[in-house]
Amino acid sequence: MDQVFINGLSVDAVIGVYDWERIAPQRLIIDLDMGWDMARAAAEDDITATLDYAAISQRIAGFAAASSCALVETFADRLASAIICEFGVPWLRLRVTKPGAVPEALGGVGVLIERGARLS
Ligand SMILES: Nc1nc2c(c(=O)[nH]1)N=C([C@H](O)[C@@H](O)CO)CN2
Repeated sequence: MDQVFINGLSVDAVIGVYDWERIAPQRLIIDLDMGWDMARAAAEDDITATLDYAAISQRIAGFAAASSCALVETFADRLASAIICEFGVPWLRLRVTKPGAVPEALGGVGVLIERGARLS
């Protein structure tokens, strides 16, 4: 299956289970792989026949700015649902990294989810 991806998208969101985390937004890093049959877009050289990674990146930033989840699990699940519904994505893999949460974890901590069905 072809994929359109967004890697290392930095967004800000109010997120966290502790009181001090409810005060100010924190940085999240989004990695997103989206299944898509890009045959028609490639043949017709047509942006409207594919997933516009710029438009989806904007939507993710807007989603983050408006969100206030406690858990990264909740953030990831709701964001995945929004992308699937609004952009018609059949399958996606979404990693949400919270870079500052565990300072000793130099690569960050977070969640990785898959939603939808992979096309063959
Ligand atoms: N599986 C999770 N574990 C933790 C989360 C989370 O969202 N999912 N959140 C926290 C705190 O908010 C943490 O990020 C503060 O440093 C702890 N564990």
